[in-house]
Amino acid sequence: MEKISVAVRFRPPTPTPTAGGTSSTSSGGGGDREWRIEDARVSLLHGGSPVHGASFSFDHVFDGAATNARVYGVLVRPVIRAAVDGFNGTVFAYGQTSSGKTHTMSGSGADPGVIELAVRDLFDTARQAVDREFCFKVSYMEIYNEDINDLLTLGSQKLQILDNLKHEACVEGLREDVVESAEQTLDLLELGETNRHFGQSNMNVRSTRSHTIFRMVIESRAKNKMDFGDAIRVSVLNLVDLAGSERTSKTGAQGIRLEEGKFINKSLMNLGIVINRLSGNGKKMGHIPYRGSKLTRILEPALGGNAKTSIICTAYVAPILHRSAVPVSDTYRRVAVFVSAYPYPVSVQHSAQLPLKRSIHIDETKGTLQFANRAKYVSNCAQVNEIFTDAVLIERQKQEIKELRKRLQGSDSEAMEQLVLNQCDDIRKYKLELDRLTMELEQERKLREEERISQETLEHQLPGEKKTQEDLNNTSTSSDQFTSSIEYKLELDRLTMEIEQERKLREERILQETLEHQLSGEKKTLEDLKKASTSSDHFISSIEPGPTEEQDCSSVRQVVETELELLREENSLLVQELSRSKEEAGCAVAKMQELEVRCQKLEEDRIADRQEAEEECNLLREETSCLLLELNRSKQEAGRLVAEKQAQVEGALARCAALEEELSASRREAERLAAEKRDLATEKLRWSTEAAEREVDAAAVGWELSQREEQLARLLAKSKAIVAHASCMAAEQQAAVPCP
Ligand SMILES: Nc1ncnc2c1ncn2[C@@H]1O[C@H](COP(=O)(O)OP(=O)(O)OP(=O)(O)O)[C@@H](O)[C@H]1O
Repeated sequence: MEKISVAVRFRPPTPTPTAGGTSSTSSGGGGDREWRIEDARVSLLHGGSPVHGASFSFDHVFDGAATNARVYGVLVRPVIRAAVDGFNGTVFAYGQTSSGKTHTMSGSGADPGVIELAVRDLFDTARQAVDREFCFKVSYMEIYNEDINDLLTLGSQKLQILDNLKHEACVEGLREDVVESAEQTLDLLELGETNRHFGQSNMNVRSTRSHTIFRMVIESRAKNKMDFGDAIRVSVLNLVDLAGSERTSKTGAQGIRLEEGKFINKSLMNLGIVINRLSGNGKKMGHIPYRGSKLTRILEPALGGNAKTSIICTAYVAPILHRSAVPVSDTYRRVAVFVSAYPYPVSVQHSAQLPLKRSIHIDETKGTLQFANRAKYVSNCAQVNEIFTDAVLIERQKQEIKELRKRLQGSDSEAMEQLVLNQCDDIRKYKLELDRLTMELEQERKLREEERISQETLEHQLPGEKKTQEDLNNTSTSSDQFTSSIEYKLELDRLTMEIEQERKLREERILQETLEHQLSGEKKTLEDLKKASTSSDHFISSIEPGPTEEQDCSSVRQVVETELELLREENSLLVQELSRSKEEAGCAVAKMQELEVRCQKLEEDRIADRQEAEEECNLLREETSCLLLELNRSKQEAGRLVAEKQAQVEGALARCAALEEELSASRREAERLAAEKRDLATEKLRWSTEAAEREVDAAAVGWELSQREEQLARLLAKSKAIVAHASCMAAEQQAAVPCP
């Protein structure tokens, strides 16, 4: 999800004509409300202090000095680059009438607009993507009085919106031209411009009366199909110039302009509602009225859908240029709305025709800023649009299933299982160790018990020995003494044997205790025991028959006492050892329990993970089956469409054949008529030749006639002259005859 990028652009002040006919920049004096721009924040001040609820921050704020190229670079370029990568993109300009939307989108010769810059950038970027091949299509439409007109085809009006298979709005019958260069695209743009609806209002001499959408469809595929499968990326780029919101009181619209204004305001209001709902506005989204107007229906993907969108909100304020009394801070520039002293912005050449009204644009600017402020909270979810062939789809699904299998049985769970197995091994080892220690303890306990018993036996024997010694001291050398001395020796031999046994037992125990983890205390015990054994050896060697029996007795007593002492020490050491072993055993048990708990937890985690993965797998399986169903449905739909198209084609072919027949009949008729015509022409020619000949004849006859007439006239004149001459002669003759 990513937010829509929103920027506000303030247009510069318009030069207004002075009384002398020259132009000057008007001051914004007279009002006490003004806008302050501080970095990317715009705030309304009243009497110098900020107005509550009228402070807004945006991604970018452009002042009057910003060029279209700058606006393009900051706000539009990322959308264009993304469109080349397969993301849908939409850029639109929104704002009150005459605030500079068309200037931003279409620009001028000196400052090309966003559309031209985008077209050039699009082709440049595509050229740089050497590993892909591109196809660009262009269409250009306008929404005028809620009717959709194709700006590239004259007379193609009132087009209908239809839902395609993906339930996206598409305009039926809209001309879409494939273009190969920026120049070709811009030529089409220019063609469309000439068909746009413009009108004059008090606010703008060339006010756009419709919303226009310049659309480019960008299709691309990898040149090397092995790289990305044969998926085709198709993205749609909409560059939209909206008509401006307007107040009749300000625009002075009447008649047709008034009607247009109503449609414009209605569709902009619906756009505002859609943006408001999408922005959350502190409430749950609810129904989004995309179908409330054709504009929102066409722009649906750009508003909370699958597209990257940038909105340029144009506003109408003028910096205070002539108010020297107002200090201009270093950190911010102050701008004022067109206040009462500022006339409507009319271009100089048209100013004479338009009335110079006064107005305040605070409310309109505030409305635009509020719209922009809401729009910045709208989130879109743009993704690369790829079209896959069936083979690619199946391949991708196979890979997905493989990945899922991997996730189920693959490295992660293997590692986890290994860990669990290791820990189980550890536990088993600890258990064995514990058993061994318990056995050792048991043996130790038994040994102690035996030692205790032998000690007790020795202690019992000691008073008897003492008594014997006393008796030996008190009695003189006699045969009885000799006998008892032999008995004593025998007793000593028995004791020596016992001690020897004891030593061997201890040695065995020491051998058992030489485990790797035995502590230094145990070693010490071992040494002590070794010492004891050495003493026993001494003892054994010392109880060899000596020079005198008395000496023997005392030495035996000493040795026994030392031995007893050693045994006592050893006993206490062994008791200590026992308690330490118990402690160790306790620790081992605690550790084992802890490990068991960990192991159990890991096992639970593993089971949960497995369940989760299985659930995910099931979901994906369901999704896959849904997709397959969808695919089947699409195939059926495609089949139906193909059949329909085939039927249409057949119908068209039949019509074509009929038409061809008609055409050949017409041709024959035409030929017959032509032959007739030719005959008639020949006849006519013949007649005309005859007529000409007759005319020539007639002319000759006429000429002859006139010749004859002339001749006749001459003869007549001659005869008249003769008659006259004759009558003269007769008169003369009469006169010559004398009167009677
Ligand atoms: N940033 C700017 N720099 C220079 N001139 C500008 C700028 N913005 C607007 N103008 C000028 O202001 C006038 C009105 O601008 P424009 O026609 O673009 O407004 P509009 O918002 O499209 O209005 P309408 O909604 O009525 O069509 C134009 O003459 C335009 O050249």
